[in-house]
Amino acid sequence: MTALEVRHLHKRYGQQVAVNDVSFTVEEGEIFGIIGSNGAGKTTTVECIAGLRTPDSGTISVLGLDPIKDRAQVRERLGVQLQESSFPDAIKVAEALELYSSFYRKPADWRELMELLGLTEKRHTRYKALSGGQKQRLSIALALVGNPKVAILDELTTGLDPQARRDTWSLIERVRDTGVTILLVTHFMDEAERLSDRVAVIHGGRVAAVDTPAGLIAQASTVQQVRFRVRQPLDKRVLTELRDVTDVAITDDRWLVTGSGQLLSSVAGALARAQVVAEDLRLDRRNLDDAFVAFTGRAPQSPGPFRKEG
Ligand SMILES: Nc1ncnc2c1ncn2[C@@H]1O[C@H](COP(=O)(O)OP(=O)(O)OP(=O)(O)O)[C@@H](O)[C@H]1O
Repeated sequence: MTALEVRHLHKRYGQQVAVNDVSFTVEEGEIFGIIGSNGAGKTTTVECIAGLRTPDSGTISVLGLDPIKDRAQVRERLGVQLQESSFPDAIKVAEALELYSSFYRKPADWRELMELLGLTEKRHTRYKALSGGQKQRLSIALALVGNPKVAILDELTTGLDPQARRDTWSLIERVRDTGVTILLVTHFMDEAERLSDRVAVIHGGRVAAVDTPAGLIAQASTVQQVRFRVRQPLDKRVLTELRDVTDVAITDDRWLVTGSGQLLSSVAGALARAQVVAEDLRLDRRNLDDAFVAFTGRAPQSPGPFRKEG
């Protein structure tokens, strides 16, 4: 069943077009990633889905409901963790969870959530005294406390150290396993590749591509590269004459062969026929970064400086 449906969404701020004809659907139980550079229109899109902004045109359905017209029903079914959640500094972890759970008719057990998110030890700690990772986990807990069917998580792991990021990813997978559909907004390619069943690449307010991470990588990687080292003489023509090979570059004993099709097996076969022993023979693995560059013409942002988990 379809959990989210966005059709021909348009949104501008004055003269600034933020979202320009965005359409996609998310099936129930999916983790659906939205990736894009700063200013691509990701947050505006999810804010429209959450009913926090009114689209200029287009339609949005959240479990068959309209986020603006059916605001109250959508609120009961949709959990939102938006960028830079801010809470009163003095509120304690348990107080925040109890307070937020009181906003819903059928909330989750907030104590269980606190345990699931690893916050039980910090239940009496004030918000301002939490580490970056703990604040992030609290904001995820608050997005889930209404027992939502669909959760929107925006910039889930920004500012977390590598271990805290991995812990958060496992947590999100556990949440999905409980049946929650997740819309994950990120500009980190490793996060999208690791977590998402499907990903939409948003660029300049438009959807540049939607597919599984592997599908996006395959769409973008018609060009392949094989690397190896050889210590014995090797005539370059052994490789340049192969049908799948378009270029061969040699630096000292390091060879880089560019081509397409069955490049790795073609190169390995040619080397075997020439009775040359290649070391470290490998096909460069393409990843979502490469696909992102291919679809947007821009390099993805790095995770950036992180805060140490306390
Ligand atoms: N409240 C606003 N007023 C005016 N322009 C805005 C507003 N919010 C966003 N924009 C502009 O709309 C465009 C899309 O912004 P949006 O925040 O949706 O992008 P994003 O993909 O979420 O970016 P980021 O990764 O930086 O959060 C940008 O050009 C941005 O400057």
